[in-house]
Amino acid sequence: MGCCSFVCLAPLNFQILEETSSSIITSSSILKFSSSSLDRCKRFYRRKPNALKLVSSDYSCFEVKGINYRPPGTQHNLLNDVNFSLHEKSLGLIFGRSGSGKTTLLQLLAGLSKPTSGSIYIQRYGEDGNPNQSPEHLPPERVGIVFQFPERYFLADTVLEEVTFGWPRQKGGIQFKEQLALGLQRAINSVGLNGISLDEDPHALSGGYKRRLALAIQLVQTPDLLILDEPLAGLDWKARADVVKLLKYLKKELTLLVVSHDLKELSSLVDQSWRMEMGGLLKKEPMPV
Ligand SMILES: Nc1ncnc2c1ncn2[C@@H]1O[C@H](COP(=O)(O)OP(=O)(O)OP(=O)(O)O)[C@@H](O)[C@H]1O
Repeated sequence: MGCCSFVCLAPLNFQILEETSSSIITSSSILKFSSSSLDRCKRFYRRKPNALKLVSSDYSCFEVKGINYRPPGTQHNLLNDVNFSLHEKSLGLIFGRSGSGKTTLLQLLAGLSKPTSGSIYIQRYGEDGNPNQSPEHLPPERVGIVFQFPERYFLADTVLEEVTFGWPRQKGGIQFKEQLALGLQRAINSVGLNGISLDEDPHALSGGYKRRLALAIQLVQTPDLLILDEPLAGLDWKARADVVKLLKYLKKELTLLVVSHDLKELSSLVDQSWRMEMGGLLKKEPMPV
Protein backbone atom coordinates (compact mmCIF):
# COMPACT_ATOMS: atom_id res chain seq x y z
CA MET A 1 0.00 0.00 0.00
CA GLY A 2 2.61 2.54 -0.98
CA CYS A 3 0.11 4.89 -2.61
CA CYS A 4 -0.38 7.22 0.34
CA SER A 5 0.57 7.70 3.95
CA PHE A 6 -1.66 5.46 5.95
CA VAL A 7 -1.43 2.19 7.80
CA CYS A 8 -4.07 -0.10 9.21
CA LEU A 9 -4.54 0.30 12.94
CA ALA A 10 -7.29 -0.47 15.40
CA PRO A 11 -10.73 0.52 14.06
CA LEU A 12 -11.34 4.24 14.27
CA ASN A 13 -14.47 5.74 12.79
CA PHE A 14 -14.45 8.62 10.42
CA GLN A 15 -16.73 9.87 7.69
CA ILE A 16 -15.75 11.18 4.27
CA LEU A 17 -17.00 14.76 4.24
CA GLU A 18 -15.66 16.08 0.94
CA GLU A 19 -13.42 15.04 -1.94
CA THR A 20 -11.22 17.40 -3.96
CA SER A 21 -8.95 16.68 -6.92
CA SER A 22 -6.01 15.73 -4.67
CA SER A 23 -7.45 14.95 -1.27
CA ILE A 24 -10.26 13.49 0.79
CA ILE A 25 -11.45 15.46 3.78
CA THR A 26 -12.69 13.20 6.53
CA SER A 27 -14.15 13.92 9.93
CA SER A 28 -10.74 13.32 11.49
CA SER A 29 -8.16 14.37 8.91
CA ILE A 30 -7.32 15.58 5.42
CA LEU A 31 -5.85 12.83 3.26
CA LYS A 32 -3.62 14.05 0.44
CA PHE A 33 -2.70 11.85 -2.50
CA SER A 34 -0.47 12.02 -5.54
CA SER A 35 -2.54 12.22 -8.74
CA SER A 36 -1.38 8.78 -9.91
CA SER A 37 -2.73 7.07 -6.79
CA LEU A 38 -5.81 9.16 -6.12
CA ASP A 39 -8.46 6.92 -7.66
CA ARG A 40 -7.05 3.78 -6.08
CA CYS A 41 -6.90 5.35 -2.64
CA LYS A 42 -10.38 6.81 -2.90
CA ARG A 43 -11.78 3.41 -3.78
CA PHE A 44 -9.93 1.88 -0.85
CA TYR A 45 -11.20 4.46 1.65
CA ARG A 46 -14.78 4.08 0.47
CA ARG A 47 -14.63 0.33 0.99
CA LYS A 48 -12.88 0.43 4.39
CA PRO A 49 -13.82 3.69 6.06
CA ASN A 50 -13.86 2.16 9.55
CA ALA A 51 -10.67 0.16 9.39
CA LEU A 52 -8.09 2.85 8.80
CA LYS A 53 -6.35 5.58 10.67
CA LEU A 54 -4.29 8.20 8.93
CA VAL A 55 -0.76 8.45 10.24
CA SER A 56 0.65 10.94 7.79
CA SER A 57 2.00 12.99 10.70
CA ASP A 58 3.28 12.38 14.21
CA TYR A 59 0.76 11.14 16.71
CA SER A 60 0.77 10.16 20.34
CA CYS A 61 -0.65 7.30 22.35
CA PHE A 62 -1.51 7.08 25.99
CA GLU A 63 0.19 3.86 27.16
CA VAL A 64 -0.07 1.61 30.18
CA LYS A 65 2.61 -1.05 30.67
CA GLY A 66 2.67 -3.90 33.19
CA ILE A 67 0.47 -2.30 35.86
CA ASN A 68 0.01 -4.31 39.05
CA TYR A 69 -1.83 -2.99 42.04
CA ARG A 70 -2.03 -4.39 45.54
CA PRO A 71 -3.60 -2.06 48.13
CA PRO A 72 -1.20 -1.37 50.99
CA GLY A 73 -1.55 -3.91 53.79
CA THR A 74 -3.34 -6.53 51.65
CA GLN A 75 -2.17 -9.84 50.18
CA HIS A 76 -3.94 -9.86 46.79
CA ASN A 77 -3.41 -7.92 43.59
CA LEU A 78 -6.54 -6.09 42.41
CA LEU A 79 -4.88 -5.50 39.01
CA ASN A 80 -2.58 -7.99 37.30
CA ASP A 81 -0.20 -7.01 34.52
CA VAL A 82 -2.52 -4.51 32.83
CA ASN A 83 -1.31 -3.33 29.41
CA PHE A 84 -3.02 -1.16 26.82
CA SER A 85 -2.46 1.70 24.43
CA LEU A 86 -4.98 4.36 23.41
CA HIS A 87 -4.49 6.55 20.33
CA GLU A 88 -4.89 10.29 20.89
CA LYS A 89 -8.31 11.73 20.06
CA SER A 90 -10.03 8.41 20.24
CA LEU A 91 -12.37 6.75 22.71
CA GLY A 92 -11.44 3.57 24.54
CA LEU A 93 -14.00 1.65 26.55
CA ILE A 94 -13.43 -0.78 29.40
CA PHE A 95 -16.29 -3.08 30.29
CA GLY A 96 -16.56 -6.06 32.60
CA ARG A 97 -18.28 -7.48 35.63
CA SER A 98 -18.86 -5.55 38.80
CA GLY A 99 -15.91 -5.88 41.17
CA SER A 100 -13.40 -6.82 38.44
CA GLY A 101 -11.20 -3.77 39.04
CA LYS A 102 -12.29 -1.17 36.49
CA THR A 103 -12.63 1.72 38.92
CA THR A 104 -9.39 0.72 40.64
CA LEU A 105 -7.60 1.06 37.28
CA LEU A 106 -9.16 4.47 36.57
CA GLN A 107 -8.05 5.72 39.96
CA LEU A 108 -4.46 4.70 39.22
CA LEU A 109 -4.54 6.38 35.82
CA ALA A 110 -5.82 9.58 37.42
CA GLY A 111 -2.99 9.49 39.97
CA LEU A 112 -5.34 8.99 42.94
CA SER A 113 -3.36 5.94 44.01
CA LYS A 114 0.02 4.59 42.93
CA PRO A 115 0.55 1.33 41.06
CA THR A 116 2.59 -1.29 42.90
CA SER A 117 4.56 -1.70 39.66
CA GLY A 118 4.33 -0.72 36.01
CA SER A 119 4.20 2.60 34.18
CA ILE A 120 1.77 5.05 32.62
CA TYR A 121 3.02 7.50 30.01
CA ILE A 122 2.49 9.24 26.69
CA GLN A 123 4.49 8.00 23.70
CA ARG A 124 4.94 9.98 20.51
CA TYR A 125 5.24 8.11 17.20
CA GLY A 126 6.52 9.25 13.83
CA GLU A 127 5.05 8.70 10.38
CA ASP A 128 6.65 5.28 10.21
CA GLY A 129 4.81 4.13 13.34
CA ASN A 130 7.98 3.96 15.44
CA PRO A 131 8.49 5.91 18.68
CA ASN A 132 10.29 9.17 17.86
CA GLN A 133 10.82 10.44 21.42
CA SER A 134 11.37 9.06 24.89
CA PRO A 135 8.14 8.21 26.69
CA GLU A 136 6.76 11.22 28.56
CA HIS A 137 5.52 10.85 32.12
CA LEU A 138 1.84 11.76 32.43
CA PRO A 139 1.42 13.90 35.56
CA PRO A 140 -1.94 13.62 37.37
CA GLU A 141 -2.79 17.25 36.59
CA ARG A 142 -2.87 16.34 32.87
CA VAL A 143 -5.58 13.74 33.50
CA GLY A 144 -9.22 14.65 34.10
CA ILE A 145 -11.60 12.23 35.78
CA VAL A 146 -15.37 12.38 36.02
CA PHE A 147 -16.51 9.94 38.68
CA GLN A 148 -19.70 7.95 38.62
CA PHE A 149 -22.58 10.23 39.74
CA PRO A 150 -20.31 13.32 39.79
CA GLU A 151 -23.22 15.56 40.84
CA ARG A 152 -23.09 13.95 44.29
CA TYR A 153 -19.80 15.75 44.85
CA PHE A 154 -20.99 19.24 43.89
CA LEU A 155 -20.21 21.57 46.77
CA ALA A 156 -20.77 25.13 45.58
CA ASP A 157 -23.87 27.31 45.43
CA THR A 158 -23.34 28.51 41.86
CA VAL A 159 -22.17 27.00 38.59
CA LEU A 160 -19.26 29.47 38.46
CA GLU A 161 -18.05 28.57 41.96
CA GLU A 162 -18.37 24.87 41.17
CA VAL A 163 -16.22 25.16 38.04
CA THR A 164 -13.60 27.36 39.71
CA PHE A 165 -13.63 25.53 43.05
CA GLY A 166 -9.91 24.61 43.03
CA TRP A 167 -8.62 27.89 41.67
CA PRO A 168 -7.60 29.78 44.82
CA ARG A 169 -5.11 26.96 45.44
CA GLN A 170 -3.69 27.18 41.91
CA LYS A 171 -0.13 28.47 41.83
CA GLY A 172 0.86 30.92 39.10
CA GLY A 173 0.58 34.58 38.23
CA ILE A 174 -1.96 36.67 36.43
CA GLN A 175 -1.10 35.10 33.07
CA PHE A 176 -1.96 31.66 34.38
CA LYS A 177 -5.23 32.98 35.86
CA GLU A 178 -6.06 34.51 32.47
CA GLN A 179 -5.42 31.14 30.86
CA LEU A 180 -7.80 29.56 33.34
CA ALA A 181 -10.45 32.18 32.60
CA LEU A 182 -10.13 31.46 28.87
CA GLY A 183 -10.21 27.75 29.62
CA LEU A 184 -13.41 28.28 31.61
CA GLN A 185 -15.07 30.05 28.69
CA ARG A 186 -13.99 27.31 26.30
CA ALA A 187 -15.09 24.53 28.64
CA ILE A 188 -18.51 26.07 29.27
CA ASN A 189 -19.05 26.49 25.53
CA SER A 190 -17.78 23.05 24.61
CA VAL A 191 -20.24 21.24 26.86
CA GLY A 192 -23.14 23.45 25.80
CA LEU A 193 -23.59 25.17 29.15
CA ASN A 194 -23.49 28.67 27.66
CA GLY A 195 -27.28 29.00 27.85
CA ILE A 196 -27.14 28.53 31.64
CA SER A 197 -26.52 31.39 34.06
CA LEU A 198 -23.24 31.03 35.95
CA ASP A 199 -25.21 32.08 39.07
CA GLU A 200 -27.49 29.08 38.84
CA ASP A 201 -27.47 26.56 41.68
CA PRO A 202 -25.73 23.41 40.31
CA HIS A 203 -28.04 21.21 42.37
CA ALA A 204 -31.06 22.70 40.56
CA LEU A 205 -29.83 21.71 37.07
CA SER A 206 -31.34 18.80 35.16
CA GLY A 207 -29.51 15.44 35.26
CA GLY A 208 -27.97 15.99 31.81
CA TYR A 209 -26.81 19.52 32.65
CA LYS A 210 -25.23 18.31 35.88
CA ARG A 211 -23.15 15.88 33.83
CA ARG A 212 -22.21 18.68 31.43
CA LEU A 213 -21.08 20.75 34.40
CA ALA A 214 -18.99 17.86 35.74
CA LEU A 215 -17.33 17.59 32.32
CA ALA A 216 -16.74 21.35 32.09
CA ILE A 217 -14.92 21.29 35.45
CA GLN A 218 -12.48 18.75 34.02
CA LEU A 219 -12.10 20.53 30.69
CA VAL A 220 -10.96 23.92 31.99
CA GLN A 221 -7.33 22.88 31.86
CA THR A 222 -7.66 20.74 28.70
CA PRO A 223 -6.48 17.35 29.99
CA ASP A 224 -4.36 15.02 27.82
CA LEU A 225 -6.63 12.21 28.93
CA LEU A 226 -10.22 12.44 30.14
CA ILE A 227 -11.52 9.48 32.11
CA LEU A 228 -15.22 8.86 32.63
CA ASP A 229 -16.62 6.29 35.03
CA GLU A 230 -20.16 5.26 34.01
CA PRO A 231 -21.06 8.56 32.32
CA LEU A 232 -24.65 7.50 31.54
CA ALA A 233 -25.52 5.93 34.90
CA GLY A 234 -28.64 7.28 36.55
CA LEU A 235 -29.75 9.49 33.63
CA ASP A 236 -33.08 9.37 31.76
CA TRP A 237 -33.08 8.47 28.05
CA LYS A 238 -32.98 12.08 26.88
CA ALA A 239 -30.05 13.04 29.09
CA ARG A 240 -28.24 9.82 28.09
CA ALA A 241 -28.63 10.72 24.42
CA ASP A 242 -27.33 14.24 25.16
CA VAL A 243 -24.25 12.91 26.94
CA VAL A 244 -23.52 10.47 24.08
CA LYS A 245 -23.73 13.36 21.62
CA LEU A 246 -21.43 15.45 23.79
CA LEU A 247 -18.84 12.66 24.04
CA LYS A 248 -18.89 12.32 20.26
CA TYR A 249 -18.08 16.01 19.98
CA LEU A 250 -15.38 15.94 22.71
CA LYS A 251 -13.66 12.98 21.06
CA LYS A 252 -12.63 15.22 18.18
CA GLU A 253 -10.32 17.13 20.52
CA LEU A 254 -9.60 14.81 23.43
CA THR A 255 -8.50 11.30 24.29
CA LEU A 256 -11.31 9.64 26.24
CA LEU A 257 -11.23 6.50 28.37
CA VAL A 258 -14.64 5.32 29.53
CA VAL A 259 -15.78 2.60 31.90
CA SER A 260 -19.38 1.66 31.28
CA HIS A 261 -21.99 -1.06 31.30
CA ASP A 262 -24.02 0.86 28.67
CA LEU A 263 -22.35 -0.77 25.71
CA LYS A 264 -25.12 -0.40 23.16
CA GLU A 265 -25.56 3.33 23.58
CA LEU A 266 -21.82 4.02 23.43
CA SER A 267 -20.94 1.53 20.70
CA SER A 268 -20.95 4.06 17.85
CA LEU A 269 -18.27 6.12 19.64
CA VAL A 270 -15.92 3.36 20.65
CA ASP A 271 -12.61 2.96 18.81
CA GLN A 272 -11.09 0.28 21.04
CA SER A 273 -12.47 -1.83 23.84
CA TRP A 274 -11.18 -4.09 26.58
CA ARG A 275 -12.82 -6.51 28.97
CA MET A 276 -11.70 -6.41 32.60
CA GLU A 277 -11.90 -9.95 33.90
CA MET A 278 -12.33 -10.86 37.54
CA GLY A 279 -8.96 -10.64 39.26
CA GLY A 280 -7.96 -7.45 37.42
CA LEU A 281 -6.92 -8.93 34.07
CA LEU A 282 -7.50 -6.64 31.09
CA LYS A 283 -8.06 -8.25 27.65
CA LYS A 284 -8.54 -6.49 24.34
CA GLU A 285 -11.97 -7.56 23.11
CA PRO A 286 -14.72 -6.20 20.84
CA MET A 287 -17.83 -5.12 22.70
CA PRO A 288 -20.47 -7.87 22.93
CA VAL A 289 -23.23 -5.83 21.21
N1 LIG B 1 -8.50 -0.50 49.02
C1 LIG B 1 -8.99 -1.71 48.78
N2 LIG B 1 -8.62 -2.76 49.51
C2 LIG B 1 -9.08 -4.01 49.26
N3 LIG B 1 -9.96 -4.28 48.26
C3 LIG B 1 -10.37 -3.27 47.50
C4 LIG B 1 -9.92 -1.94 47.68
N4 LIG B 1 -10.50 -1.15 46.73
C5 LIG B 1 -11.28 -1.96 46.00
N5 LIG B 1 -11.22 -3.22 46.46
C6 LIG B 1 -11.90 -4.41 45.86
O1 LIG B 1 -11.37 -4.54 44.56
C7 LIG B 1 -12.34 -5.11 43.68
C8 LIG B 1 -12.47 -4.25 42.45
O2 LIG B 1 -13.19 -3.05 42.76
P1 LIG B 1 -13.57 -1.97 41.67
O3 LIG B 1 -14.41 -0.92 42.33
O4 LIG B 1 -12.32 -1.50 41.00
O5 LIG B 1 -14.44 -2.83 40.66
P2 LIG B 1 -15.31 -2.36 39.43
O6 LIG B 1 -14.99 -3.28 38.31
O7 LIG B 1 -15.11 -0.90 39.18
O8 LIG B 1 -16.79 -2.61 39.93
P3 LIG B 1 -18.14 -1.80 39.58
O9 LIG B 1 -18.48 -2.13 38.15
O10 LIG B 1 -19.13 -2.38 40.54
O11 LIG B 1 -17.87 -0.35 39.83
C9 LIG B 1 -13.61 -5.21 44.50
O12 LIG B 1 -13.73 -6.54 44.94
C10 LIG B 1 -13.38 -4.26 45.67
O13 LIG B 1 -14.10 -4.68 46.81
